Amino acid sequence: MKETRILIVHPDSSACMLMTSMLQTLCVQLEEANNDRAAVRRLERGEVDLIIAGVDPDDPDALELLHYVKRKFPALPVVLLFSVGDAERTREARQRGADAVLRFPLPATQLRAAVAQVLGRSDLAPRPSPASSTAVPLGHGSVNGSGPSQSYPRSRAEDPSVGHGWTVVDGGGPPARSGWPVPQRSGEGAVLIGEDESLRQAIELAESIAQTRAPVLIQGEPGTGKSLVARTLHRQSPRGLGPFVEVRCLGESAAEIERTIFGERLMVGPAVPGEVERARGGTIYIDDVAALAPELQSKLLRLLRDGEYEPIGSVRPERADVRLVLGTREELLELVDRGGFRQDLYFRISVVTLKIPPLRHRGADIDRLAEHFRFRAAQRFDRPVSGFSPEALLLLRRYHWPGNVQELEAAVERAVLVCRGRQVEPADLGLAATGPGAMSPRPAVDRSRAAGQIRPLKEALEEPEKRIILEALEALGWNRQETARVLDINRTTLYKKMKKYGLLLEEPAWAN
Ligand SMILES: Nc1ncnc2c1ncn2[C@@H]1O[C@H](COP(=O)(O)OP(=O)(O)OP(=O)(O)O)[C@@H](O)[C@H]1O
Repeated sequence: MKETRILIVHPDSSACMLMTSMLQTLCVQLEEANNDRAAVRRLERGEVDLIIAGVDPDDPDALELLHYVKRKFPALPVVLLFSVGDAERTREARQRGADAVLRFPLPATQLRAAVAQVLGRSDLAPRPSPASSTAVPLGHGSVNGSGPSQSYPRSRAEDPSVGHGWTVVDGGGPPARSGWPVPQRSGEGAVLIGEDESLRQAIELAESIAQTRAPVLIQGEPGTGKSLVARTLHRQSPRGLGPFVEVRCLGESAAEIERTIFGERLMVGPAVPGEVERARGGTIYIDDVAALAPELQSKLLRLLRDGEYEPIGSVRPERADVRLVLGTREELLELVDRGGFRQDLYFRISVVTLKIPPLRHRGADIDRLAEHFRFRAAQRFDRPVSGFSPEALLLLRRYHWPGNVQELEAAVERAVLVCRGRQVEPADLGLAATGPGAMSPRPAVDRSRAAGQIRPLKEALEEPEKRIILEALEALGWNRQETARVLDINRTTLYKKMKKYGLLLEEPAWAN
């Protein structure tokens, strides 16, 4: 069957880009036009199956393109995206034949659902493995290879954890159901599995800013998958074909970290390139950023602000061409309060913060991940282990997982290796919790600690507000007037909120 072609029309190229990234996972070909005239020229060449046009309903010519299409190509469906709600204009657009009228910006899932509905294609599948696809960018391997070495199921169709539920697949597997495209990398792959709501929200946020150069902070306990998220974010970005370099700061001396990140140009001896140099054109992921010494925090701030740095021993600044992704297991804001982390640096890196939930809060994801790791290990070690006994599953669900996904992965791999039957039993898992009292729900909760982790409602509610503002700003090319209009607030309110959330970057080094 011929591939469906969708023409996206919007005067703002970043909005076009945003829509393209939202629809990239579908089995469709996407083209963009920045004005009605370009759209008409494209339509006259034929073979367009759907138009998605972003319009300002206040513009007197807003429905001109719709009018033209419905006159010349009556069967061609049109989805209109209004920048502001306007009931009367919506009615008029429907009367003139618009197949759907939505508000823009909107969640990727909603846009994809509308496309499938308007095309009458509930079968509209996410893009298959890009081995057979040309439209999806292909990622390159990690430069440093420091990430966990992984082998993946030969046949994903058989991996029971993959293919149902919300699954981001990266590295050649079944189609992803999230908004992220599915790049294929030969020899290496990484699968990000999860349906948990908070994880999904973090990934959706990542998805919405993947196309930009905005720095991203990934926060989560050890082993929650921060590095995997960083890698996936990189591959979905326009830099996905460039290198991905990972630097870990914990346990290293300040001098060693500085040399690793920024390199060395001493008077004698050969120059040693730093990871910023090696990541040129790609992404550098600096994990445990809280461990950076104050002087390195200043150097990082300069890199973010001016895009410049000086290798050790050099006084000549060098230009960097990297996207920065930072990882932390600590609450950086608390560190800022305690004077352990620069506030200005915090504000710069926390504009987009992805919070990765601990495994013990992810409910059924534990089963999915366990199944995935079991399947993978059974294939890798050629062991006939086909599942978990009900008792083993119960233990997996009840265990506290202080080491998160990393611990689960190791426990399941071990179990597959030592298991004598076809099913993993509790004892195979080697968890500390297999002793007396193993099945007790969870380690006693330290109430004062738990209370300390619960955030005040006002603060918790600020997070989605910041996200909505950021998404709107990104979608509208950081045009404050437009953004205020789309969000239906006045410019002063928008300004105040941007200030409050650290979104007022004078000259953002990363702005597109
Ligand atoms: N959602 C997930 N789906 C599949 N595998 C995952 C997921 N999250 C983490 N993993 C796997 O768990 C292991 C640990 O993940 P990762 O190294 O990304 O965690 P991390 O948070 O960066 O750890 P650390 O804090 O130690 O740096 C990796 O092998 C990774 O592939």
